[in-house]
Amino acid sequence: MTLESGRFDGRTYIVTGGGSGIGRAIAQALADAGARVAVAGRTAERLDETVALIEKAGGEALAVPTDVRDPEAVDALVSAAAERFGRLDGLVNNAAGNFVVPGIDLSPGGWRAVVDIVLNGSYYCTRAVARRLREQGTGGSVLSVIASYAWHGHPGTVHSAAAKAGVLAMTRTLAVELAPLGIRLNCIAPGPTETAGAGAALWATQEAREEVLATVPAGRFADPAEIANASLFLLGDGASYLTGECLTVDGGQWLGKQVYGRTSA
Ligand SMILES: CCCCCCC/C=C/C(=O)SCCNC(=O)CCNC(=O)[C@H](O)C(C)(C)COP(=O)(O)OP(=O)(O)OC[C@H]1O[C@@H](n2cnc3c(N)ncnc32)[C@H](O)[C@@H]1OP(=O)(O)O
Ligand SMILES: NC(=O)C1=CN([C@@H]2O[C@H](COP(=O)(O)OP(=O)(O)OC[C@H]3O[C@@H](n4cnc5c(N)ncnc54)[C@H](OP(=O)(O)O)[C@@H]3O)[C@@H](O)[C@H]2O)C=CC1
Repeated sequence: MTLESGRFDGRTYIVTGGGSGIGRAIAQALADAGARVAVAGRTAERLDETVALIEKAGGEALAVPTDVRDPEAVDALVSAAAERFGRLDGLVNNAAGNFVVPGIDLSPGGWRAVVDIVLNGSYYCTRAVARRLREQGTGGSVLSVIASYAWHGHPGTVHSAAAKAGVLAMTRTLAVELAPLGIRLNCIAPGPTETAGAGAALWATQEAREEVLATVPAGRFADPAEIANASLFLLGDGASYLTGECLTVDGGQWLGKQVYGRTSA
C-alpha cells in the first residue's frame, strides 16, 4: 500500500541530517516526487553524496553544511535554499545525536550535546523556515522525526527521550500558532530502522541488535525507505488537513509490551 502524498513538483524542502540514513531516504523520496531539496548536516562529504545520488536520478539538490545548533547558521541555510531555488515549501527536522548512557552517569556536556541538536536545532530550523514562509505569504509544512519514547520514555537515552518529547510539544504548540498562515506541523515516530548512525549509537553489538529486534512485533527493522514513504504523506497534499499529529511507523514496537508476551498467527 502506498499512502497518497501527491506530487511535489516545483516545491523546495530543507532536510536536516540529509547526508545519511533516514534523512537521505526522505531527501531522495522528495526529489523522486519532483521536489528540489537542500540537505543540511555537519559533514560536507555526506551531503555531497546525497546530492550526487539525487542528481544521478535526475533530481535537483543543494548541499549546505550546517550545524543546526547554531541559529545564525540555520538562518543562512534557509537563505541559501531560498536563493538557489526561489522559494521554500517546508522542512524536515531529522538531524539528531544519540548514545546509550544511564541518566545518572550522563555529563552536562552530553545532555547538552543531544538536547541542542534535537530540540534546540529543530526549533531554530522551524522558526527560520516559518519566518520565510510568512514572508513569502505561502503555506508550507514541517515534519519532525521523533521516536515513540517521546511519550513513554526510554531508559538509557534520557537526553534523546526528553528532547524528542520537547519536539512533540513544540510541534503541537506551533501547529496552532501557525495554522492561520497555512503552515502544518507534524511528527513521525519511526521504530528501529536500519541505519549506520543508529546501529553505531544504539545497537553496536550483535547481542544488542537482537535485544532490540525482539521488541518489534513485526520481527524486523524498518527500511529507511518505509519511513520516507510515510514522511511524504505527512508533508504532502494528501495530509492537507492534518496538523499537530504524530504518525508512528514502528512495526508495532511501542504497543507490543503485553505482560504475557506475543502470540504468532
Ligand atoms: C532501542 C530502540 C530505540 C528505537 C528508537 C531510537 C530513536 C532514536 C534514534 C537516534 O537518534 S539514532 C541517531 C544516531 N545518530 C547519531 O548519534 C549521529 C550524530 N551523533 C553525534 O554527533 C555524537 O554522537 C554526539 C555525541 C551526539 C554529538 O557529537 P559532538 O561532536 O557534538 O559531541 P562530543 O564533543 O563528542 O561529546 C559531547 C558530550 O557528550 C558526551 N558523550 C559523547 N558520547 C558519549 C557516550 N557514548 N557516553 C557518554 N557521554 C558521551 C561527551 O563526553 C561530551 O560531554 P562532556 O565530556 O563535554 O561533558
Ligand atoms: N534509526 C532509528 O532506529 C531511528 C531513528 N530515529 C530518528 O531518525 C532521525 C535520523 O536518524 P538515523 O538516520 O537513524 O541516524 P543518522 O545518524 O544517519 O542521522 C543523523 C543525522 O543528523 C546529522 N546531525 C547530527 N548532528 C547534527 C548537527 N549538530 N547539525 C546538523 N546535522 C546534524 C548527522 O550528520 P552529521 O553527523 O554529518 O552532522 C546525520 O546525518 C533522527 O532524528 C533519529 O533520532 C527515530 C527512531 C528510530
